[in-house]
Amino acid sequence: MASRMFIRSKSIAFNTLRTYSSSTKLVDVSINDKTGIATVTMQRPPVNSLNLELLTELNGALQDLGSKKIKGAILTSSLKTIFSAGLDILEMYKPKPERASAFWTSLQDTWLTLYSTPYPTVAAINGHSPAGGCLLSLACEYRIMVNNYTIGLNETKLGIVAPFWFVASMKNVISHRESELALTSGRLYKTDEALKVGLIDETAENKDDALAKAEKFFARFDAVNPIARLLTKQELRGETIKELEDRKQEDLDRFVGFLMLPAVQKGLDVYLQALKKKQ
Ligand SMILES: CC/C=C\C/C=C\C/C=C\C/C=C/C(=O)SCCNC(=O)CCNC(=O)[C@H](O)C(C)(C)COP(=O)(O)OP(=O)(O)OC[C@H]1O[C@@H](n2cnc3c(N)ncnc32)[C@H](O)[C@@H]1OP(=O)(O)O
Repeated sequence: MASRMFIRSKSIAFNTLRTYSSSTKLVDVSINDKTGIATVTMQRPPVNSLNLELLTELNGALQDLGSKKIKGAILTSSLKTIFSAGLDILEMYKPKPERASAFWTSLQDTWLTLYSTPYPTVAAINGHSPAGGCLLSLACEYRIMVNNYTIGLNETKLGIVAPFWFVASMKNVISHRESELALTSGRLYKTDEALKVGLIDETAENKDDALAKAEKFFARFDAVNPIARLLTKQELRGETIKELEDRKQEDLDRFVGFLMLPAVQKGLDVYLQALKKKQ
C-alpha cells in the first residue's frame, strides 16, 4: 500500500525492540526483534469502529505479516477503554449500495485472513468489544481481556442479525446452547462472565499484563513443529472458512438487501440516536 511507511530502526537506542514498524493512519504494526512477536494496533478514535478504510488497512497488515518470520501476532487497540465498537454503524445507516458492498467485502476478507493466519494470533482485548469487535477477537486463536469491560455479539439489540459466519465463530468457541442464549438476547458479557463461559481464555489487570500473557501463550509453541501446528489449525478451522468462501456472494447480497429494508434502517436510526443521547 502506497501510504504505508516502513521504518527500520536497529540503530536507534531507544527503540531497539522495535526493529520493524509499519504504520498507516489507522493500523500500526511493530515487530519486536527479540521475541519475534508482532503487535497490530487499531487506532481509529474515538471507538475503533470498523469502517471500510480501517478494515482494508487491517487486512493488508495481517496479510503482510504472513510473509514475515514471526512467532505470533497480537491484535489490540490504541484506545484506553475500547478494543473496537464493532462495525461502523454509519457504514450501514442510509448506505450507498456500492459502498455497502465494498465495506462488507472488506469485512469478509479481513475475517478470512485473520481466521486463517499461518502464524498464531492473540486478541489483547484492552477495552469494550461488542459485535464486530467480538468477531475480530473470535477470529484470533486466544483471547486475553482486561477486567471490567464488555464483549459479545449484541446484533439483535440493534435490530440486525448476526450472519452465519459470526454465529459459527462464536459456536467454535463457546457451546451451541450458550451461543443461542447470548445471540438471541444480544448479550454483552462482562470480562469475568466471558471467562466463565470460555468466550475469553484469560483475564488481565491492564493492557501490559495482557501483552505479557500473550507472550506466554506464544511460548507454548516453542516445542511444537510449526507445520504440524498450522495443519492442525487448518483442520479445525477449514470447514468454517470454506463455508464463507463458498457463500461469499450470497452473504454479500443478503447484507446489502437487508440494509435496504426500511425496518432495518429505522432500527439503526433509533440505536444511533440512543448512542448520541447517552452523553
Ligand atoms: C440474514 C443476515 C444477513 C445479513 C446481516 C445483515 C446485517 C448484519 C450486519 C452486521 C452485523 C453488525 C455488527 C456490528 O458490529 S454493529 C455495531 C455494534 N456496536 C455497538 O453496538 C457498540 C455501540 N457503541 C457503544 O456501545 C459505545 O460507544 C462503546 C461502549 C463502544 C463506547 O462507549 P463510550 O462512552 O466510550 O463512547 P460513546 O460516547 O458511546 O461513543 C463515542 C462516539 O462514537 C460513536 N460510536 C460508538 N459506537 C459506534 C459504532 N459502532 N459505529 C459508529 N459510531 C459509533 C458514538 O455515537 C459517539 O459519537 P458522537 O456522539 O458523534 O461523539
